[in-house]
Amino acid sequence: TPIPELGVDTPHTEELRSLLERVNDWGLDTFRIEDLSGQRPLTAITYKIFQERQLLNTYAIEPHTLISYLLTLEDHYQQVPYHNKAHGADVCQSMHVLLNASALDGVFTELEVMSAIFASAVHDVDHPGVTNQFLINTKSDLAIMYNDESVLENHHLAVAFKLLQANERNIFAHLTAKQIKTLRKMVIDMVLATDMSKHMQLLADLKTMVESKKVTGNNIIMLESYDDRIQVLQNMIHCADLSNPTKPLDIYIKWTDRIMEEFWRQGDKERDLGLEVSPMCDRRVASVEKHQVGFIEFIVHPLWETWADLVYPDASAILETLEQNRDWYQARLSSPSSTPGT
Ligand SMILES: O[C@@H](CN1CCOCC1)Cn1nccc1-c1ccc(OC(F)F)c(OC2CCCC2)c1
Ligand SMILES: [Zn+2]
Repeated sequence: TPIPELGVDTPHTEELRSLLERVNDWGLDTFRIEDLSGQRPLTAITYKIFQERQLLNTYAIEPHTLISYLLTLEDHYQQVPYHNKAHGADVCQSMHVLLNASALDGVFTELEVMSAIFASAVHDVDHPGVTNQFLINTKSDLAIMYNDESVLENHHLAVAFKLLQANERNIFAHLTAKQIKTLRKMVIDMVLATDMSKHMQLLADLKTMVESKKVTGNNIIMLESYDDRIQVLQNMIHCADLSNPTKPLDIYIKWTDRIMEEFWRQGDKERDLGLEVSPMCDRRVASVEKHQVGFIEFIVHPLWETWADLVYPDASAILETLEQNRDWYQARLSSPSSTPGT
């Protein structure tokens, strides 16, 4: 069967093609791509990025094989409000843009780039829409399987690599054993770094790297060791994962609506189970704006401010949008219009 031009079957080929032309831009509307691609945002975006970066040619990847892997991967993202295939597509596209920072020009090898794109596409596959803590508290099979340590992140990796075992989906069939070994280690290191419990350590190490930043003549970052290289890629996927507040406001608000619904459904489950309802998960105590301001102040802005230092001046416009979005939520906090009944 012939492969459709954009990898997905859709009557909106023209419009989808022109939207995908903007795959290198920050703020690409993943929701619009979801609608135009026949609910296949992850396949459409990842296929476009692999083509854009010539990865099919470089690694002799059969288009059929890539599409088959991506469609199956996408089908293994659960239909939960936030951690679904649209989030996977969004983080993959955000990672693709971050990799293009001019301060990182020529820094990463083709294999490292493919590892980063693959890691971001798979990073939340089969996410059940509840937190690690919930899985641990409810003594879930996953928590038992992974001994309470990065439970979700270990599961996402296991599912992603399991799907590669079918010949018709093995996109890495023509890589050498050494290349596969390197790719597998880097993908594992990147996806494990998306565990929020690693955030403080990751940020502390990034700050240390920024303080001792070494650049070439034309301001390109020099990364000698594997540890330095993977540390930058780990922070990059972490930034991509926490990029919602840095996007155009209308897109950011849609992600907020989705994460809150997912958190509130977890709270509903906790209430039904007689467990204590987790912070921010009680739909009856909604303070969405307050929590977003806190999320930006304590987690998102410190991370993005440090990233913007590392790749200065490449992420300056992104940091600007983040600060504008924070001010917008802050303003809604103080003004009476945000309090019910006014
Ligand atoms: O849960 C977050 C980390 N926690 C750590 C403990 O303190 C509270 C925040 C990060 N995380 N992890 C997975 C998804 C998300 C996550 C992603 C987009 C979020 O908001 C918006 F951008 F869409 C988001 O917002 C929550 C609800 C209000 C504040 C945080 C969360
Ligand atoms: Zn994620």
